[in-house]
Amino acid sequence: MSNVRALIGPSILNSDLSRLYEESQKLLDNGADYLHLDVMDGHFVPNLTFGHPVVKCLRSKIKDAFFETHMMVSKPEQWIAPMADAGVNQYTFHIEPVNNVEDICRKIKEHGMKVGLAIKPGTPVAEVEKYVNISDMILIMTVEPGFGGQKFMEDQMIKVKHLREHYPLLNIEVDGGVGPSTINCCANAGANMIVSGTAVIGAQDQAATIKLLRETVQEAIKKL
Ligand SMILES: O=C(CO)[C@@H](O)[C@H](O)COP(=O)(O)O
Ligand SMILES: [Fe+2]
Repeated sequence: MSNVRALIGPSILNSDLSRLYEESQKLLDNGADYLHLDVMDGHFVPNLTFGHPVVKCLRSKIKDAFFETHMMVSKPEQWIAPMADAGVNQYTFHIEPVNNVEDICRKIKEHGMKVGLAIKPGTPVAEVEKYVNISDMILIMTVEPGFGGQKFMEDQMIKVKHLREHYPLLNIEVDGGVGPSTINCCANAGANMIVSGTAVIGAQDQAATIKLLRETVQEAIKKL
């Protein structure tokens, strides 16, 4: 795992979205490696958040940070061009509603973005494993997508372990219920990209929490 880096990407979902820029900048100032932006369409998941117009406004104020959009949408192909235009760096989409994953991966790359592939807790890891070679990152959801603040599903770690065992250099992200009390589990299983919403946003000391998450993953990477 020598080239796998511990990266912390806070989710701003449960922050005060009327202050999206200030909250995002604060996270970056406190050590976030990237921002995880949760896009929901009210169809793939029973919730709505924001889309490319909001991401574009955020990008106009934050020039440098790496933006990942977590696309919890039924038609990921529909938002590739607008998200690229909005300045997104990585387009992570769920494979469940998609017929031709390869086609969407190709279009994302053609638009100059990295590709992330996400699976829900009920989706077997084999379903996404077949696309490892055409993606930049695999996201193993550790809650049912749709809402922040849910309980971490430890039983999903078997998928992370499987991927880490077979793909030592793969970027593996976990998302949902991850914070200081669950990071050990994720790190020991082999996750290196950590999304954390409520635990970071609500922390008394954001910088210390982000640091703790990163150091826990760094330690695990050394052991693995
Ligand atoms: O994608 C999602 C939820 O669907 C996540 O990004 C969560 O929003 C992370 O928040 P916490 O579970 O850490 O509160
Ligand atoms: Fe997410």
